[in-house]
Formats: sequence, C-alpha cells, structure tokens
Amino acid sequence: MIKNIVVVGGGTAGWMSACYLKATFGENVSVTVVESKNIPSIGVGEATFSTVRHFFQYLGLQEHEWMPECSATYKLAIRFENWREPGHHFYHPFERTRVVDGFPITDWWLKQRPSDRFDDDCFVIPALCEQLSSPRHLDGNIFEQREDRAGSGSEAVGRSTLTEQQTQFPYAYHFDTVLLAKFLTKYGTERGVAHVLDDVTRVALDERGWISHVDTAEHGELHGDLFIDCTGWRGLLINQALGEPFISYQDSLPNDRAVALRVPVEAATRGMRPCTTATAQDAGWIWTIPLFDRIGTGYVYASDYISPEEAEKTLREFVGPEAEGVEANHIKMRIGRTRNAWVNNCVGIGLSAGFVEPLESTGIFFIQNAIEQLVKHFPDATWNEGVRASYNGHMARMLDGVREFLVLHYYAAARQDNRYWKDTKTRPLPDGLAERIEQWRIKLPDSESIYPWYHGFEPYSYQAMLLGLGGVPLRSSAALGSMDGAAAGKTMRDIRDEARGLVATLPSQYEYFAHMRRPSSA
Ligand SMILES: Cc1cc2nc3c(=O)[nH]c(=O)nc-3n(C[C@H](O)[C@H](O)[C@H](O)COP(=O)(O)OP(=O)(O)OC[C@H]3O[C@@H](n4cnc5c(N)ncnc54)[C@H](O)[C@@H]3O)c2cc1C
Ligand SMILES: N[C@H](Cc1c[nH]c2cc(Cl)ccc12)C(=O)O
Repeated sequence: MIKNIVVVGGGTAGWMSACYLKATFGENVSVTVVESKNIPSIGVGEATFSTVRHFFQYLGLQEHEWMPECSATYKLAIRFENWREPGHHFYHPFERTRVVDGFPITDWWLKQRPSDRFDDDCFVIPALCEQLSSPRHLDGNIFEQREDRAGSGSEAVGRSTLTEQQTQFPYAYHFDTVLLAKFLTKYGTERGVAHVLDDVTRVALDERGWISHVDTAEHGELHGDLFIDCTGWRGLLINQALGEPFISYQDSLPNDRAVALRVPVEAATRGMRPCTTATAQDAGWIWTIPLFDRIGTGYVYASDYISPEEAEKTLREFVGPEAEGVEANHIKMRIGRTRNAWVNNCVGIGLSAGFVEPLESTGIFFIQNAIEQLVKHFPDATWNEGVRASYNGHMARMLDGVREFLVLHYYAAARQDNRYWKDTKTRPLPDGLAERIEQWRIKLPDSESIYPWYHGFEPYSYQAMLLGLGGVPLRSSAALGSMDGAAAGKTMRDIRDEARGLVATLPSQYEYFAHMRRPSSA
C-alpha cells in the first residue's frame, strides 16, 4: 500500500491536498509538505465555486471557524460589466433556472421579454447582489430552501464530494488565499501533517524513471511512495524532472498576464457587494473581489495588446485613490494544461497541472476536483496503469471543458470596439464549440448540447452567459409560440416579488459578518 506521500509546494494546492489526504487516511498514511521559504506562493486566487463547501465540510470545518480567519466573504454571483457595451451589466448567479411547463424560464424570457433584464426576471440572486445582502439571516438560516436545493434521490452518507452534488448551493466564498494557506497549515500540522520549510534542490529518479526521493537544501533526502507536485507553474517534478509536456491554450485564450493589488478598505462604510465583479477592459478584464478587510483586484490582459505598465496604470485609475501606495504584483500566466497530470508516481495538482485564466474562478475548483479524484483513483502497490489513465482522462476533459466555456465568454461578448475585442470573434474555437454555438442559436443550451464531460458548469450557466453577453442571437423554442405562457409570466413576476421580499428582510453582508465576528458568536 501507499504509506508515504510527499507534497512539494505549500501554496493553496499544497495545503488543500495535504489536509484532504490527512482527513481521508488519518494515521494510515504519512503526509509531508515541503515548502520553500524563498519562493512565495502566487498570492492570488480569491474567488471560488459554491462546491468548495464540500472541501471545508470534509475537513469538518464550519463557516464561523474558518471564515473570520481568512477575511472571507460570500459570493453569490459574478457581475459582468461592459462585456456587451459600456454601462451594461448582468449577473451569472449560483442559481438554477426554474422550469415552467417543461421549458427553462430563460427560454420563456426570450419569448415574453417582460423587461430588458433577463437576470432580474429569471433569478432572485441579482437583487441580493445589488442590495449588498447576505445570503444568510443573522440566525444563520440561508435565504431560501427550495425543494431543488434540498436534494433529491440518493443522498450521500457522511462527507460528500463534487460528484455527488445534486443541488445548486446559492453561494460560494471569497477569501484571502495567503490567510487560507496559513489556516490550513495550522489545521494540517495539528492533525499530523509533517511540515518541512526548505527548498527542494533536486528530484532523484530511479532506474525506471520513477521518483525515489527529493533532495532538500537543509533537511537531506525526503523519500516517498507518491509525490504530489504543487510547485505551481514551475512544475518542478511533473514537467521539469519527468519531462511531461505542457499543452498551451493560448491560441484560443490570449490573456497571458495579470497585475494585482491588495487594496485596504473600510467595509463598514463602503459595504461589501456579495459577488465578484469582472469588468471588461480594452485588453482583458479587471476582477474586483470584496474581502472583509480589503479588496482584491487585478487586470488580466493579453501582452500582445497592452504593456504591463499600461495595464498597471489602467488598474490604478480604475481603483482610484485607495490604490495609492499599494504595491503591484505582476504575474506571467501559463495558460493550458500538463498533458498527463499523473505520471509514474507523481501527480501534479494546482497550477502545475493546469490553469485556464481567472475568469469564472476555476483554479481552486481544479484543485478540489484533482484531490477528490486522486482519492477515488488512489493507487496501490501494483500502480495500475488503467487507474492512472482514468484519472488523467478525467482531469484533461475537465480542463478542456472549462477552456471551452471561457472561450465562449469572449466569442459571445457583443463588444467589438477595438482590435482585442474584434480578434475574439475570429480566433480559432476549440474543437466542437463552433458546432455547439450553432445549436445554441436555435435552442438555448441544455444538458444534451453543452460540453458533454464533467467540467463544473451546468446548462444554466451557459444560458446566463449567452443572454448576458449579447453577441450571439438567440431565439425561444418554437413550441412556446403555441403554448399558454401565463404560468411563465406569473413565475417571472413571482421571482421579482420574492427578490423584493428577500432584500427587505436579509441583513447586509457587512452586518452578517460583523455579527459572526462578535466574540460571543464564536
Ligand atoms: C491572476 C490570477 C488570478 C486567479 N484567481 C483565481 C480565483 O479567483 N479563483 C481560483 O479558484 N483560482 C484563481 N487563480 C488560480 C489560483 O491562484 C491557483 O490555482 C492557486 O493559488 C494554486 O496555486 P498553486 O498552489 O498551484 O501554486 P503557487 O501558489 O505558485 O505555490 C507554489 C508553491 O510551491 C513552492 N515551491 C516552488 N518551488 C519549490 C521548491 N523548489 N522547493 C520547495 N517548494 C517550492 C512555493 O514555495 C509555493 O509554496 C488565479 C490565478 C491567477 C494567476
Ligand atoms: N458547479 C457550480 C459551478 C457554477 C454554477 N454557477 C456558477 C456561478 C458562478 Cl459565478 C461560478 C461558478 C458556477 C457551482 O460551483 O455551484
């Protein structure tokens, strides 16, 4: 059996992996994290999927235990600004579409268009974002417990993982990634993860080309059965030592750099929008992530269209006086995936395995999915090749699927006002996407017509993006023309009423977290 796991790298990927493996195997497997004192982790990656709650639940952690430690807030949606035209915005919420007489409410919206805002007519979450509301009442209850959220069919027993997800949870989190790594370091080491603060200087291979050990500068050799490469884009083990090639996605996703700022703000006076904002720019987009005690922001851009200096200037102007004196973090991004994330006895997790640019916040989802799949495909002494191949196929398809969804964001954005945005319409599309877009012009995306393998996104996400981005003409299903639309019209009015009722009764996100942080509520 596998007895010793060595995790190289102590960023988000390294500590999430180590804690998850320890929570899974306990005393039966030793887990060591070796982390450089000299090479910082990337320091960005602050927004998540809603499904990350399974990770915290797996570790037995509740929100009040970890959120205040990580400056964490709620994320109910992504607010897309200026992707269609200046001044326009729409939301991609964590909310499934309701179904009326067999058709999603978004399809009915195309038919009836009761207003020019599909998001406010079809979802309740946009109103909560506009009003800076918390998704939880002060007593901790979540704003809505609709039947489709309560779960149906065969529920998992005990701790659940991504693949048992049957419901759409209404929010995700924002957090400070450096604080999360610190929190997980404490969590992991208290539960028996060994922590070595040192540089790995060499990766030693045996005669078969498998990793026998890694050499460290001050702690000698670290031996293991299984090595997890969490060294970020260096890919010290998987790419450099084992020579596994990297497959670039840059032909379809040209953004290759980012510049980030950590801006201190006074949330009490300013309030905290409970969503990530993605604001389109001349050569990319700017993220705004409200944490409890600061804002994380950054410009993701393509260096073929704008220089790092211009990007930083644009970002500082966008943020305003609060950015004065704040140091900028310039980042070169490696967009794409390692061909096989698992080679011999080494598994790359995190940026070493792949990254598809920050839009839609998929990096931590990839990490969570990779660890869960590794446990499901855990090797024994036979190191079965089929198990490895199954894992590699799953990871490759997931990353390729997310690539497709993100390419759609640029292609379907109506914006075409400069060379950057014009080029988004003529760049080659990944295999299969062009055909799918043709189908979606006739019929909104459904489970039969989106990328067919698991990649985290459901048809409603594709529908929200196509309706919001506005660059691909859409039409309602023909059948709706001959059906009675009264129930659908009522549902859209009910959604508006429900949203109004919620914002009137929910506390603001700031109030909620100020309440959670009171000494007595711990
Ligand atoms: C601009 C940007 C924005 C992003 N936004 C999001 C987001 O909103 N949501 C999201 O989910 N993801 C996001 N991501 C992705 C996210 O940041 C990463 O997925 C996540 O931080 C994981 O990084 P990592 O741990 O793989 O690598 P890193 O953070 O780079 O960590 C690498 C670790 O390896 C160690 N190391 C390297 N070499 C050695 C050595 N020789 N010896 C010992 N240790 C070594 C380092 O010390 C470090 O601890 C974003 C990424 C970028 C670039
Ligand atoms: N699995 C989903 C992924 C997802 C669904 N809706 C959204 C909305 C936004 Cl803004 C990001 C990701 C997703 C989940 O995390 O619930």
